[in-house]
Amino acid sequence: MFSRLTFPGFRSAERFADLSKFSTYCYIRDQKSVSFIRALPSALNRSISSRSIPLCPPEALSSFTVRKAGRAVFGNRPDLRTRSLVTTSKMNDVSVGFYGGGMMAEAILKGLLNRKTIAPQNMWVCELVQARREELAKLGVSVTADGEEMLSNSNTIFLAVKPNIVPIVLEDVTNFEKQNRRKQLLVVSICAGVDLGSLAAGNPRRKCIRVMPNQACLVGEAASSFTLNKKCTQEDREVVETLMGSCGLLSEVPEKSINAVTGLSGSGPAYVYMMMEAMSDAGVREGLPRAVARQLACQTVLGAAKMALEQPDVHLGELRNRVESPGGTTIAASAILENRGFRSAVIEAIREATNRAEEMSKKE
Ligand SMILES: NC(=O)C1=CN([C@@H]2O[C@H](COP(=O)(O)OP(=O)(O)OC[C@H]3O[C@@H](n4cnc5c(N)ncnc54)[C@H](O)[C@@H]3O)[C@@H](O)[C@H]2O)C=CC1
Ligand SMILES: O=C(O)[C@@H]1CCC=N1
Repeated sequence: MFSRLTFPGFRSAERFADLSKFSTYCYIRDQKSVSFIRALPSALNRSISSRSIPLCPPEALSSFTVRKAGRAVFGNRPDLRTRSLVTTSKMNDVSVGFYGGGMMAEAILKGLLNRKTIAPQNMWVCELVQARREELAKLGVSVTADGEEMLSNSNTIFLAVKPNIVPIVLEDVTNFEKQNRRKQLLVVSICAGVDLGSLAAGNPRRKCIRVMPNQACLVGEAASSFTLNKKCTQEDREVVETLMGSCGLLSEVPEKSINAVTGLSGSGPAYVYMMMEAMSDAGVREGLPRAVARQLACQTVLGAAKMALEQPDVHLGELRNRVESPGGTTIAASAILENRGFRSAVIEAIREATNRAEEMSKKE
């Protein structure tokens, strides 16, 4: 039992215990490392049993603090999920602005609104296309075609334009910073292949964060990673953790890994849709009604993903083997997939997407 564990931000350990009833996991970290605790009934007794802390040496515990998180998870157990404990009071001071009101901006906005992480009156979108502005205004957020208006009303600026537009909007940001020297913006880019160095163009003191989310922000099930530049503070990290944690799972990675994240999970929904489309077509070919085939394909992916996430210690190959009965139907199908190079096609596809993100970083 480790009663010295501290709970900043919670009025008392009991309060934490109360909140933890709603949570499967929360995470703890100190300055050097990140780990998890499982919010099990042991936490309800003001103390936490060592068995519920698989990744953390007991002697390090007294310096750990329980942190408040949205749905964020960190460290080497990105498979573990948290549900909302509390939002930080810091978030009351955060006003979010978006350059670009396209698909990804909408997905993130809806993720934030669904979780009530930021009130709609504290969100602004700068979008050039009027029809998109009208669509987003229905969410209750403020819309404008004027970058300066959005910048004046926000302190955390998401770049959600296509990568080739980034230099254009950064010029606006630089001009705004020159005219408003006392206001320091936090710039959060979700743009593929735009590195931290480019994000600081025009102002080497700019605080920049690179996030690679995916479209599942829309349903709070994104798989995202982020990296910070050296100007960012711990508070900035907490802001991005809270914002993007509201949209799904989140992990911090070094910048050199962001292009791989782009290739794997940023683009990933497209590969999975392709798989589901093929499964659905196959069902139709075998005589199933299309609606039934579609639902079976989608739910199969959802169920398999859920089982894999809930059993992080079981190798994915082992999970597959459990479906493959000896001499049965599945192994007959798996043999065809192996023969046609299914796995190597996926591996090469993700390499190609990663290379493309790297190319975009260098040339565009
Ligand atoms: N689509 C996806 O699944 C993912 C996209 N991303 C990144 O997100 C970024 C945005 O992608 P999408 O939302 O898919 O693109 P999108 O084309 O749907 O949205 C971009 C929006 O920016 C607007 N825009 C263009 N110039 C502008 C300007 N100067 N000021 C304000 N608005 C302007 C456009 O009118 C458009 O509505 C890209 O950089 C992409 O790399 C990242 C992860 C996943
Ligand atoms: O295809 C793209 O470039 C963007 C980035 C990740 C997903 N879509």
